[in-house]
Amino acid sequence: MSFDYMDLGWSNHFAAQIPAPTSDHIYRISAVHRDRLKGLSPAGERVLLPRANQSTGTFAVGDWVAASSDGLIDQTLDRKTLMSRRAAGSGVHAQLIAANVDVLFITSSCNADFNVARLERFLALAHQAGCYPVVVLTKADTCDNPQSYVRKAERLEAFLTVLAVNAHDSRDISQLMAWCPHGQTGALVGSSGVGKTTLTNGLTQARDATAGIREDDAKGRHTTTSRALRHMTNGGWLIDTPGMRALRMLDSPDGIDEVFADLVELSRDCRFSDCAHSSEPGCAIRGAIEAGTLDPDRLRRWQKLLREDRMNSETVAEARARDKAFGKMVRSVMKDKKGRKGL
Ligand SMILES: Nc1nc2c(ncn2[C@@H]2O[C@H](COP(=O)(O)OP(=O)(O)OP(=O)(O)O)[C@@H](O)[C@H]2O)c(=O)[nH]1
Ligand SMILES: [Zn+2]
Repeated sequence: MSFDYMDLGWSNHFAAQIPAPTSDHIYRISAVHRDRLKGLSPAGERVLLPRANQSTGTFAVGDWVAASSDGLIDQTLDRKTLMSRRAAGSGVHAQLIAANVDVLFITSSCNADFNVARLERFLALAHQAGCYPVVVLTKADTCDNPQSYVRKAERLEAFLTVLAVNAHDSRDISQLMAWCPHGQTGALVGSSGVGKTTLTNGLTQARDATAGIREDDAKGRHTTTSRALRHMTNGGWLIDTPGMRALRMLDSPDGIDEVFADLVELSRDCRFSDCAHSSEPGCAIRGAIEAGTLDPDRLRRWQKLLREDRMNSETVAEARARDKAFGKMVRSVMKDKKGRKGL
């Protein structure tokens, strides 16, 4: 299959940085591994390597990079959007997940998984990253009244796009695909079991989205690696990395404020600028709750999300500071050693 740059998602945003891309110079990152990356250009896919002073962790699937003829990356083009998260498990580091995603499909189902707080969390992530959110409510075929879920989701934000689908139905898949047309890039988020794999299979016509591509590694062995940038049947792209599946809030206060814009607006009328909206006099938010115009649960969800974001961000910032101090210590020990060896 051959692509040109527009097929790969090239747009004015990137052309303003590199006016005339050539296929042996400009690549779109299709996979990030521990020690190397893969890049796509109209000439095909090739291995790319970071420069000695860079780690592969500074790149994300979907990035546009300029590389030398031997595949060493010289430059990452300014991103349109960027999704990062706090690393999984007990990780305290920020991790880049996906770059230049145009549309984030926020997936939930029309059943017990439907959870307003979770949708708000993903909406905040989409806004923070700069992606257009589309809420996809799966398993509409198993539900008596999917429209009631659609209405609940639509209430979360003005003009929010919400679709109720059966992930096994090709017509519903086409409806979804229309939101991520040719040359655009999408990604799916949502809890386990809501239908992300089923949707990915439908969008990419892959037999199994988790099946990797077989390829030879450097020693000639067959290895199976999963390709993270997948082509959709309409010419769009879908970023599917394991990292997308476990996003945790990080440095997203602006995204949260966008989802809760009504509360941010209201809190401007609180008497104290640092009002915690608990028992302060002249609190506009409390006033709205008492007047019955604001759901107290929405205030709780806003505050919980802000707390979660702050905690993750602080943990990551502390770890960064510790790493910096540790790096300094290592460098000074090495210098000391070299000095003693007379190097
Ligand atoms: N009836 C119906 N079943 C669905 C729909 N979407 C997903 N399923 C089923 O729900 C189950 C879970 O779907 P998956 O696609 O594996 O969910 P997932 O989000 O990828 O789950 P993880 O891999 O755990 O993250 C499968 O048995 C699907 O066939 C739908 O719209 N309608
Ligand atoms: Zn207040």
